[in-house]
Amino acid sequence: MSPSILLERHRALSKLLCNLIFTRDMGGGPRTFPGGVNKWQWKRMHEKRAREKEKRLLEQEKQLYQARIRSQVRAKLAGKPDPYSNPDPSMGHGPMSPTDHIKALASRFMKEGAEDLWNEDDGPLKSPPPRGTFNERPGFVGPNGRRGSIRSPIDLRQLISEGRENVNFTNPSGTYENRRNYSGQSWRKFRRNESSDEDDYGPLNESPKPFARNLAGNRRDMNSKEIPKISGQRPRVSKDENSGSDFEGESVKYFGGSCSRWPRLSVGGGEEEENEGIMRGRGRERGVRKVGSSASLGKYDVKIKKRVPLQSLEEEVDFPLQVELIRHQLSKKSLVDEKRGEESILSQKRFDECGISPLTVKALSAAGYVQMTRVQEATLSACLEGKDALVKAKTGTGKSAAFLLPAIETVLKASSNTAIQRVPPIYVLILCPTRELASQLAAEANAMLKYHDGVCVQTLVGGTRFKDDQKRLESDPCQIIVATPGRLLDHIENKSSLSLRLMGLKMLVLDEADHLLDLGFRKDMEKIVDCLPRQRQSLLFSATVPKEVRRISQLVLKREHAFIDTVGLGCVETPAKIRQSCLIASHELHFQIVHHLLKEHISQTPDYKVIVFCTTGMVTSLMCLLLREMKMNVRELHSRKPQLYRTRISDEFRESKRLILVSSDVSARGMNYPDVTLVTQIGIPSDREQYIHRLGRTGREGKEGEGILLLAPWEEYFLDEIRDLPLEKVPLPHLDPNIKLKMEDSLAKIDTSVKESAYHAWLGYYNSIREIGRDKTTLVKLANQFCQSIGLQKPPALFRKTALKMGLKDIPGIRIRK
Ligand SMILES: Nc1ncnc2c1ncn2[C@@H]1O[C@H](COP(=O)(O)OP(=O)(O)OP(=O)(O)O)[C@@H](O)[C@H]1O
Repeated sequence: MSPSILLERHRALSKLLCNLIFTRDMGGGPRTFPGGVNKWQWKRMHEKRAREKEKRLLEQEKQLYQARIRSQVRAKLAGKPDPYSNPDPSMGHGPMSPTDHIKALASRFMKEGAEDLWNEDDGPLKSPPPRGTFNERPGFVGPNGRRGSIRSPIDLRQLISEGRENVNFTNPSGTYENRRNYSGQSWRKFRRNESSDEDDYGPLNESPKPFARNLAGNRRDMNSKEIPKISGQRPRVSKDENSGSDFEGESVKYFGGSCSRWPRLSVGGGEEEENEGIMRGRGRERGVRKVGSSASLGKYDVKIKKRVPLQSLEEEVDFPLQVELIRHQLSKKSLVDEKRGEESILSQKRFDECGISPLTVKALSAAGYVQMTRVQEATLSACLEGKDALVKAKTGTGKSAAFLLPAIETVLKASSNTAIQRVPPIYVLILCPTRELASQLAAEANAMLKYHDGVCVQTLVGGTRFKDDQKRLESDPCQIIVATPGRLLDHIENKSSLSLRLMGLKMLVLDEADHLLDLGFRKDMEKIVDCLPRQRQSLLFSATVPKEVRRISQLVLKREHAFIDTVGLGCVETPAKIRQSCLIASHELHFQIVHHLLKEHISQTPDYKVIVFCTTGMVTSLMCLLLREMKMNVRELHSRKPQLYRTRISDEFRESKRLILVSSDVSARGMNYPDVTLVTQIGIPSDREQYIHRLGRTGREGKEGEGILLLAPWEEYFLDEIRDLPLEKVPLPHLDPNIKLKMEDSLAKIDTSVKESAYHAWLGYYNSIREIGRDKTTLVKLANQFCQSIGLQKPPALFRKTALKMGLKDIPGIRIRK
């Protein structure tokens, strides 16, 4: 789809969204909104969000387009035939024609497991029944008091409670497969719910595959807790397999048979808007119908059969209420499922059964790994077959080994196929967002390579001397590189010998893939990917895979990749054994509360190990100094510290007990510090994903853990973003007045420059989060509250240039340096 159509569609949507909000407000809706904003601020916030989303989508499209053009130019320079006029499908990762590109996107949307890419109002695929058509069910009285029964929509709750019990998932050979095992009764019920008009609902005269699959994709089974979905491999199902219907038709019909049975009711383009809609009954707005999702894809996203106009359904059923009820039931059920079955992250399968090198198995045993974890079992066969994959699995479930093992196999295979070279090619490149994580992954890979002579791993990360990297690469040639994007790009752009060695690359892995494909890293990632051979395997791993990332993942992945989701759509994304709570208190109480929580935790947990996450490096520094003044055993870790120090502290924390690590987000993702007992997050995390990753530093490997989120009252809106997580709001503890005095004394001892830097950093951080929905004046007022809470009399001045950059120059309350 061309960017202009996309733009237009989003404009229309945002306008519609704003109108709806406005209309509802005029109709006597609530006067206050989350975060205490009034309706005008709320409306403005939504307009802004819609605009930003529009911009983001356009940017993504643009980048994809540019990537295509670059590939075309490269192909031309290399004297190859024009890839656009004659794309070679066998190339897989090669340049695509615009049509193929859109087709690829469309197929992603239509596949099983793509349900999360759809919007709430992608209602059932069904021609609308003629108004007032009643079926034969006697005694039915519609909500409007009408007798008879209008052709009823599916009873979704019934599907959840009955349909699921009749779907078995077994795993006889390491690959998960849905065994369709419908009992006659429930299948009849299912059919009854479809009403007699099967045509309207898709493939009812076929086997009930789509339904079973959809359940598999959405929820856990009773017996097997984490059911992975390997959606990329599923054959598309058409209503009539023999009809030879074209690609688009097949996909659409498949959706009609499964996912579309979930009524979706929002008018907003994005997830947040959808949620808002349901919360406030906006789904009941009249006359709103959208055919196709906001991420529509030209004609490939046009449903062959029109969806039921919401109007006709809503008259009979209170859909928002139903959806809320279903969501509630699902979250309750998945919680129960998780509690019952997630005691262990391990599966039944052993490493010696999965076809990896015996020497690796030996090293794994030496490290104490005998059985695979569920994610390892679910992914290993696909990865060993050489498929591209996008893998989502909860934090602390063994994703690292899940990609390191195939990586090692790739090197072994490639090495055995080529003659021994003094400087071998880089066969595997692993990218991750932080230096500490790179070291951790390299260490884990080294442990697995213990008995493989001649296979080496090296790290390339910032904070070390570039020349040292080069020397190391020459003196100790390796086949696997673990790198952060910035430093790798330095090597590539400096045309070091590494670029040449990367030409032999067989496998690319992105750990914390969603973060690496986020805007912060996107440009670097694009440049890197552009320099890698197209004939390679790519694996993307993360505990969180938001919609945008799934869309953009094809910058790296082949079209026919597998999406393996061991969490399951609609299931809680955080480990079941982490107790999560939230406290709301004004800024001036935050330090006292943190101190109180830590003291309490220490008194109850002899072998405590705590991470306190702060919003920025400078705030981290201030928090650490203050806690140290309060005689607590703390260490600090953030990007403003030199790399040697960071490595030392990270290693120390990994080995130790009875220690508190005050950290910025450098420790948020991937870091495997064993047995962390408590994670505290002060202030809002940058987004929902970051909350999940930070929290995931505790409760790893299926162990117990605790997470506390401390927010100021105006930050409470963030709870809405994580409202599907089992977070309990708890009352404020009783604070000791003596501690308050001690705290003030301690604060007074801290250097003013540290506090000033903390204020600046705080302002920069919140100014960069769009979702806070505060105008600049309010933001500055809030910053000044924070300023007082850290013991500064007046807000420190900003450089004029900084204030300008931040858009704060003429805002009342901002002081400019003379
Ligand atoms: N097969 C296994 N048997 C026993 N322990 C394992 C196995 N695989 C991984 N582990 C352990 O599980 C822990 C978590 O692993 P890992 O760090 O790979 O998790 P992750 O899923 O990558 O987490 P995150 O999402 O935070 O990055 C580690 O301590 C690791 O040693």
